[in-house]
Amino acid sequence: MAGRRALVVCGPSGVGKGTLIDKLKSEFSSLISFSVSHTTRQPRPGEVNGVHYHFVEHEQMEEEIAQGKFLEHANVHGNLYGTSKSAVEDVAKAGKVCILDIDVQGCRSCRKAGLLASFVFVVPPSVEELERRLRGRGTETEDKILKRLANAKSELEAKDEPGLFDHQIVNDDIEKAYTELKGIFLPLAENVKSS
Ligand SMILES: Nc1ncnc2c1ncn2[C@@H]1O[C@H](COP(=O)(O)OP(=O)(O)OP(=O)(O)O)[C@@H](O)[C@H]1O
Repeated sequence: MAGRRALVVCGPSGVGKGTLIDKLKSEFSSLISFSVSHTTRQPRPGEVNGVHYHFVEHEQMEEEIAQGKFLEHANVHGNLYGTSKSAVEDVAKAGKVCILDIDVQGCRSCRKAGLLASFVFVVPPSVEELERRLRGRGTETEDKILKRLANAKSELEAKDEPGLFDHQIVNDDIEKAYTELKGIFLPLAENVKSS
């Protein structure tokens, strides 16, 4: 679609977003990048301002949010995190497609902010399969698995929300899902090249 230069990937935890994005990265490494988020938390040792995050003061970030400079933001345990419009724009200026792996709330916010992107929702073949994948990954405690599954149910309800997602990809067979994602990604790469 004309003007779209970013790719938003959404879907419940464990559905395979990271796996699909990694496949895009390995096939199109020179055409893809990620935006640098802002945060008001303190940098950890080794974290570089402008690389890992844009580290900013709370007051400054609140002001910029109020000025509409952010596509989305969240308050996590008292610290603000967010994606600025300019951080996403910087990626397009560097000639690459910006990939945003964000939750449903973030998608709503990006839509409202008018982000020019293709919004993709990755759907699990079933909730049972989602649970199998989450358990199979072995990265979460039982507590977290249950929380993610509960979240998944409400996230799945959002996939048909009018005007929110442009595409739904069922991640049953990974190669098939990846082919669909590639079909959405390639026109965006063309748009970045010609802008
Ligand atoms: N089509 C598929 N068939 C079977 N297993 C898959 C498929 N796609 C991904 N997986 C596996 O499911 C697990 C979850 O995938 P992944 O970590 O990519 O999910 P995610 O959506 O990025 O999750 P999170 O939002 O928690 O980061 C991984 O172990 C991955 O290898």
